[in-house]
Amino acid sequence: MKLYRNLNSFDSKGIQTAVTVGMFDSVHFGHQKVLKELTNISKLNKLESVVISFSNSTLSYFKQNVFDDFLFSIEDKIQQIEKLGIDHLIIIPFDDYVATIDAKHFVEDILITILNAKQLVLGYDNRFGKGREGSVDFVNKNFSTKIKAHSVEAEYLNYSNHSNEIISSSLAKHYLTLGWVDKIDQLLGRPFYLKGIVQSGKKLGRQIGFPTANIFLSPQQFVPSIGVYATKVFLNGQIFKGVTNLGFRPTVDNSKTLTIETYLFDFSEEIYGEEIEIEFVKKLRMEMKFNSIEELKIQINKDCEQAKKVLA
Ligand SMILES: Cc1cc2nc3c(=O)[nH]c(=O)nc-3n(C[C@H](O)[C@H](O)[C@H](O)COP(=O)(O)O)c2cc1C
Ligand SMILES: Nc1ncnc2c1ncn2[C@@H]1O[C@H](COP(=O)(O)OP(=O)(O)O)[C@@H](O)[C@H]1O
Repeated sequence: MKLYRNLNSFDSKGIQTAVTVGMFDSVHFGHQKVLKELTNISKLNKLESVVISFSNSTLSYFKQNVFDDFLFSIEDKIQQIEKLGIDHLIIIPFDDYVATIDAKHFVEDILITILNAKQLVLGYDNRFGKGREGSVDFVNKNFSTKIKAHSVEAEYLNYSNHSNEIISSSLAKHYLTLGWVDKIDQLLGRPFYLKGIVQSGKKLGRQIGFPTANIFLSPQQFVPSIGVYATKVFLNGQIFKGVTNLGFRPTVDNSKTLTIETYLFDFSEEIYGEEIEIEFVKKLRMEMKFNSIEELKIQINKDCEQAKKVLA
């Protein structure tokens, strides 16, 4: 897959393309359906597949002091889109140009002139151009001799009580807010994870028998609800099992900043400065304020037992 950071670096000489446009944060099953349709249409029509996506959210562009609250990093988006066999990925900022170009010029200047697009694939609710004017109908009505546009139906959640629910990044965020990390796989086909560099803390962990690897994230990073989780940790290509506390540690310091700390089972190495990826498997309980460190230790022991069962 070829990656581009601006539209003008795309060279369509000698190629014709099929294109889709979207934010694609989390590349959930709905996004995957659109991207698979794009590769199918590309193959059938001997075209190269192109995805246009954005490095910041529309919300952060339109609203002041609102930051991106993506579920995953841009690097994650690139990896997931590459896995689906897309030929070209263009990631550009959602800026004044993107926000103000009207649908007609989007088709003429971007799709036809820059990308030499012959087919366009859009998700069921996907629009492009100023005021969201650009749609499948708009393209098929005004540009039928140049581009054929296809709409991809929504992907629904496939389990009993929620069968009418459309899969979306907002639904994934809602699940995480409820601590339902064990249900994320049904939306994305993979678990939720957080990645960071292990940094030193107050060194209290090892004194109480539970050294914890701490990572710090940008305040904009979307995180699951506060509490204790059974987790799997990826470190230098190896997988470890553990328990992660995500919270403010009311028993020891009631800190203002969120801490994400993981005790790894059967592990005793120094890993400050190393990158770890924490996969959230199941929420075990809420974070609580204990009357003493002794009580906290007893509870952490119980958490470990429970996590080992969940992760077995
Ligand atoms: C599995 C686990 C559960 C925890 N649960 C709580 C909790 O419910 N309440 C709390 O105040 N701190 C909780 N902690 C945080 C501990 O207070 C913290 O790990 C300890 O103070 C070590 O801090 P340090 O990494 O700065 O040395 C938990 C830690 C772990 C590993
Ligand atoms: N089983 C383990 N789980 C997590 N970290 C461990 C473990 N064994 C050793 N460590 C190391 O110890 C550090 C945590 O010790 P801790 O006393 O909690 O210090 P800190 O307050 O600096 O996090 C980790 O960052 C890691 O380098």
